Amino acid sequence: MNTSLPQQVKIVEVGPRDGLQNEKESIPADVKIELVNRLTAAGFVNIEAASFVSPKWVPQMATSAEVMAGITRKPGVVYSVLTPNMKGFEAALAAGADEVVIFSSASEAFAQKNINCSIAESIERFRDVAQAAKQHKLRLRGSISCSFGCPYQGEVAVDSVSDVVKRMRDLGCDEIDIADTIGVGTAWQVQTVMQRVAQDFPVAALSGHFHDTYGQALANIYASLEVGISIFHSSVAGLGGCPYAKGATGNVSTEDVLFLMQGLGIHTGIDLNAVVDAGQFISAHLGRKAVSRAGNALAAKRLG
Ligand SMILES: CC(C)(COP(=O)([O-])OP(=O)([O-])OC[C@H]1O[C@@H](n2cnc3c(N)ncnc32)[C@H](O)[C@@H]1OP(=O)([O-])[O-])[C@@H](O)C(=O)NCCC(=O)NCCSC(=O)C[C@@](C)(O)CC(=O)[O-]
Repeated sequence: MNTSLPQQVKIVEVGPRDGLQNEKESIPADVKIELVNRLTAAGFVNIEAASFVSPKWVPQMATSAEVMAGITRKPGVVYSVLTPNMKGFEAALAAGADEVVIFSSASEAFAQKNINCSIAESIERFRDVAQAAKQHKLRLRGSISCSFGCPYQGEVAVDSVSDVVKRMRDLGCDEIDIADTIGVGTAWQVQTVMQRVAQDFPVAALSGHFHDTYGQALANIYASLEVGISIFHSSVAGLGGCPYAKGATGNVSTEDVLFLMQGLGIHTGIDLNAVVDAGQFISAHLGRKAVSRAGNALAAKRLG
């Protein structure tokens, strides 16, 4: 293995939330529950399971309380949920979430479309959520959309990403996600942004959240590894797309990321075969093929 890369990474499985939130047909809670249970059994320690946002904005996440109540919890696994405001936080608390995620953007235009307020207003709104999370000893994660480009304003300055990182740091975030919402980032840009924000926040607690719209996600993950990032988000079967970023496709597929890590000799603690099964399960439910090269290749290989 390349000893200059991290020897172990944390993979945050976001399929049940980021992956499914954009599906048009309502997915029964029991299917979502089985998906989370399969992912738990596959060995993930971090699963983004649900989202307590306005059901008027994201109808697919309306069953989040039912999902959280129905999953079989494994001790040590962190089940996280999105919380855009105190209403979301209270629901998250009642649901027994281990980690709450506040989410803003490095692009003003995207913040308005996604959460109906400016970046500065979102930070003010998150102040109470952050305080409540600390009070209840829940982990607090911050997510920054459009860190590499925005569907509404185009280019996003690295200063804007750095500015939101600092504001989220000051709110007390334990971890901060640098998200490529529309998958436009490329490897050199990713290294530039990651190196810059590593001056604002500990690199060990920064994550790369890459969508694969332009086929750059694995290259961007490798580029991030080279600059010391060791937390990555991915979605089983490559599920996903953001309801407020038209044309954005899914997150990088978990199966592809695990295959890459396996090849690099980087430890994840996750059973790739079990993830392939989970990917085939949810894809069968959705009535389409998984958007995962490695997942589909491994499933086909099994059939002989
Ligand atoms: C932030 C708001 C609520 C502002 O929405 P708003 O309309 O400005 O807020 P409001 O306070 O006026 O509330 C409107 C209605 O929603 C209700 N409401 C208000 N809050 C909640 C809540 N927490 N849970 C349930 N209901 C809620 C509230 O009670 C009210 O109901 P009404 O009185 O009209 O019946 C809205 O814009 C929203 O929910 N946005 C979320 C959009 C979203 O979930 N987007 C996708 C997730 S982000 C993402 O995918 C990116 C990420 C994280 O993956 C990283 C990346 O790749 O970029």
